[in-house]
Amino acid sequence: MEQLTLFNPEELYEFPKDLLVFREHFLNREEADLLKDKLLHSAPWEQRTQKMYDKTVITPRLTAWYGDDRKSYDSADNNTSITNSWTSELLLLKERIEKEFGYQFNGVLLNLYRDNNDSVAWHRDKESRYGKRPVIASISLGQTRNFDFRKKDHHQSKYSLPLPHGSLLIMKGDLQEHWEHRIAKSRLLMGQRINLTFRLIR
Ligand SMILES: O=C(O)CCC(=O)C(=O)O
Ligand SMILES: [Fe+2]
Repeated sequence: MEQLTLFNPEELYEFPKDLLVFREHFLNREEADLLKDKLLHSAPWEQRTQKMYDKTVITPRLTAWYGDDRKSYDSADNNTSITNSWTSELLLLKERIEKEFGYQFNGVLLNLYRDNNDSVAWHRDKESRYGKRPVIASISLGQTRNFDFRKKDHHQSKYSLPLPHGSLLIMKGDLQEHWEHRIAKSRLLMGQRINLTFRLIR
């Protein structure tokens, strides 16, 4: 995890290194370019709404869900996504990650961050349908954005990991139990970024 940049160097020792696996060049440049182009132009992107306290707001990014037939993806706001059938590219990628790391997935959530104003707020991917200690494999394409972590009960423990084009980050163990993550908006102009999170839904 040499790539970690720290907000607070004194707390380096606290970072849960055993909860993350990072491969900066999991996909080579050509594979990453092809996949990004394909998804950008062919995924059925939709903009969803989410509840924020008592308001309904438009999610600041586009999403699409692919998965095994009967595994629909319900987000926290009871807003069910259409389950798209696996494309050959997504199925191959899923099988490649499964084979290399020995995990299993049955769906993938795609997020499209159109520019620096798109984001995902602090959250944990912790729901009963993910089971205990979910393993989530995250592939990033396009614009490098910082993936921020903070400890749920100690927000000053914060770390940030830039996720470049073609990188793979696996979140596992107790990560979703004790740590929140986000992609923050940025003041700097940013290009498009696609993120794929492979998940196992029970
Ligand atoms: O875009 C990312 O890297 C993370 C997305 C995410 O946290 C999620 O979809 O749950
Ligand atoms: Fe997440």
